[in-house]
Amino acid sequence: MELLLDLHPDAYPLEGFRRRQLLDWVYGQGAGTFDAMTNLPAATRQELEHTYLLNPFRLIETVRSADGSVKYLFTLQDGRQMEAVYMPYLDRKTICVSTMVGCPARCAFCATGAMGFGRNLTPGEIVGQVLAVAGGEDIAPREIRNLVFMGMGEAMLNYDNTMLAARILLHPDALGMSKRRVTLSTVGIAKGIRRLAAEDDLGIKLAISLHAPDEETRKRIIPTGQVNSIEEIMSAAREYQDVTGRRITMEYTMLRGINDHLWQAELLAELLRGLVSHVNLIPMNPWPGSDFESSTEEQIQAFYDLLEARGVDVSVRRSRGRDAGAACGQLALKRPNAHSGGAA
Ligand SMILES: C[S@@+](CC[C@H](N)C(=O)[O-])C[C@H]1O[C@@H](n2cnc3c(N)ncnc32)[C@H](O)[C@@H]1O
Ligand code: SF4
Repeated sequence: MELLLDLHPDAYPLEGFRRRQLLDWVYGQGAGTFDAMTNLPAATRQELEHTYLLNPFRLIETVRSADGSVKYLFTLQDGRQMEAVYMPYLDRKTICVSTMVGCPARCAFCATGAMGFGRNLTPGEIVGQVLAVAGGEDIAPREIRNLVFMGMGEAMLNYDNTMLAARILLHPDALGMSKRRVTLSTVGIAKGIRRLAAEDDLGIKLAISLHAPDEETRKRIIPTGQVNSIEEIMSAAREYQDVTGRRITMEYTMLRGINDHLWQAELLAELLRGLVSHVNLIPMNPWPGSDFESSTEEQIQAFYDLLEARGVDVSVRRSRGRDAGAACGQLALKRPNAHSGGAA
């Protein structure tokens, strides 16, 4: 059965005010069933029920972190599992969504990479994470204003589905998110960066997970052949900036003794010269079985200081949700060491 959420809002099956009513039930109210859509005629509801699937997920578990992050674990229609993370701090209600089950990029420091690749998520399975999390938190889906494609998977390797999902997220009749509050993070797929630059009307923000300024180190931690060389990534990033004029975030996960040497900070500053960027240093989040550990606080500070002294715009990202296995790169953990909030 077709998933209703896979449709672009302009392609919804009803017309005129009935279409808007349906869209409002789905994205405004977060209705879980067609039956709940009481202002639609009963026959219409029945027809929708027979033609479309509304909710692609079964919620298996929510795990709440001491800092307020909540990890949602879902089972999909085909029995596969994936996760989304809700971060409701202050007035910035943010969701981190997955674009794949697992990931083919296999970054050595990422728990999702260690799972291997399951499959791409459909546009509706990506957008549906916002609706499911909003339902779980008892808020309206449109109250979630910030979204990052930073959960499981590499969005640029599931490009078309991710782009349709982004268009649904931004569409005023659907979730109506602001393009400035949606960020796509990529491990470095130059072709995808160029394609995104060409989707000028979309205007979402770009983050690149660089993690190393030298090819040898980067290959060691990101071994897959699907990812481009630093030179190719930087050339695509510069083209992206020329076309869009937008600042790019560079993510740099700090791995002890691997990419945290000061000569690498020096090289990174050089690499970024002329690019309007912001570097986010991310202490590595631990997971069982990982061969890596985070750089020490002192080393992160020294790396930060050097970048700052070279005029690089830099910050250290304090990870949220670590104790729930919900922080960056921890998704895939089935039984993290935190109390479970139970399943719906
Ligand atoms: C999980 S990835 C998903 C998005 C995309 N695939 C990417 O790599 O940018 C989101 C961010 O988490 C970072 N990350 C992965 N594993 C991590 C870990 N164990 N600790 C801290 N950050 C990690 C990635 O490098 C990336 O910047
Ligand atoms: S860091 Fe991103 S690209 Fe690398 S394995 Fe994890 S999800 Fe995939």
